[in-house]
Amino acid sequence: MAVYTEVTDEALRAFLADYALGELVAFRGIAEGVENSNYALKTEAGDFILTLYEKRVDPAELPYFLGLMDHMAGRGLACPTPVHGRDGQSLRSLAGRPAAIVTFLPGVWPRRVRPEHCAPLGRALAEMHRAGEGFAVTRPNALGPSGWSPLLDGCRARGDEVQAGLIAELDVALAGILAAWPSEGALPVGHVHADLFPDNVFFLPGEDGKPRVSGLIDFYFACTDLLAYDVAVCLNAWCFEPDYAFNVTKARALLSAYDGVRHFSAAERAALPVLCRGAALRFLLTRLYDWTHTPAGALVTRKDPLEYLRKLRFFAQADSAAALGL
Ligand SMILES: Nc1ncnc2c1ncn2[C@@H]1O[C@H](COP(=O)(O)OP(=O)(O)O)[C@@H](O)[C@H]1O
Ligand SMILES: N[C@@H](CCOP(=O)(O)O)C(=O)O
Repeated sequence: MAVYTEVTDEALRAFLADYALGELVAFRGIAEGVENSNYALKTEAGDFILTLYEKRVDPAELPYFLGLMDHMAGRGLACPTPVHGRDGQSLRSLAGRPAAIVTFLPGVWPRRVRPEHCAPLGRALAEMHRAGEGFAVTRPNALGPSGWSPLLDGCRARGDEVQAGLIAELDVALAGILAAWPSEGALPVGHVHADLFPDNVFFLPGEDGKPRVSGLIDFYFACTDLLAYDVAVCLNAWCFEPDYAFNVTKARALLSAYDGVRHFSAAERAALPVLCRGAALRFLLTRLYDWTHTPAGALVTRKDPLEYLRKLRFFAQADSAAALGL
């Protein structure tokens, strides 16, 4: 469910008067997503998405997210483009929440990832990294290495209810990852998506019938971090089978397509295994935190933290770029 804040017709019409989008044609809530309230909006000017930013998004960070999408879309990336009102502003307020309208992207996210999705994904990720070049605003990654110890501490009291011995295992894993994490300046940094899971990548069939990326969405974890960390997130999210077996064919397709647009440096290749462990731990920790802090009966689908324990264990023993398909 992802309509936390209801919008009345009256409030919407008043809000739309600040844009040059013509008359309202249709409006409905979107059930997918977890963070914000999203509405599909149709006006005489076309299709759009209206987002009302909810509690977990810091309003002070919205200019970074909207500015980054503006910058990337301006450089040709298929990502949502913020719509600017008559006064030039894209960030406004509706029903007591910060709100923005962005362009609607066609396409469907893959419910079941096939190897044919992975090369277009790798290319799109590298193109996104290129499209971020020159955007001068920065945002540190709040869910990067410095955020992992406090997150783990927040799970300490109830984490072992999910699996016996889990917290002790994560303490050891975290210490190992932090000790091996690339030092500052060792790897190229840029604007990363940081949550490029299958539900954030839309595909349409190309002329040859094969899937091609039609759009990337949900830039609300984007930040300034190691570019190769984004690749590690994708290896975690796209290259495991439902039985948690790592699919090296998918990984090879993703990595080689990425490298075709933006070359991996030797240091990035060497660091890829620890970046994968870090990315697995990051999603494990946020899921574990939500699992142990979401009140029973809350209208939110909690995601399984142990999926990422299996992935973390895989990456802990696959300790070379070659074992990951690079
Ligand atoms: N620009 C867009 N174009 C088309 N659909 C979109 C767009 N942005 C969001 N959506 C739809 O809204 C859903 C939830 O969006 P998302 O940004 O993932 O929400 P949340 O941040 O709350 O998880 C997506 O799965 C998609 O169906
Ligand atoms: N991808 C994360 C959860 C973030 O949810 P999203 O709906 O905003 O993409 C996970 O799988 O844990």
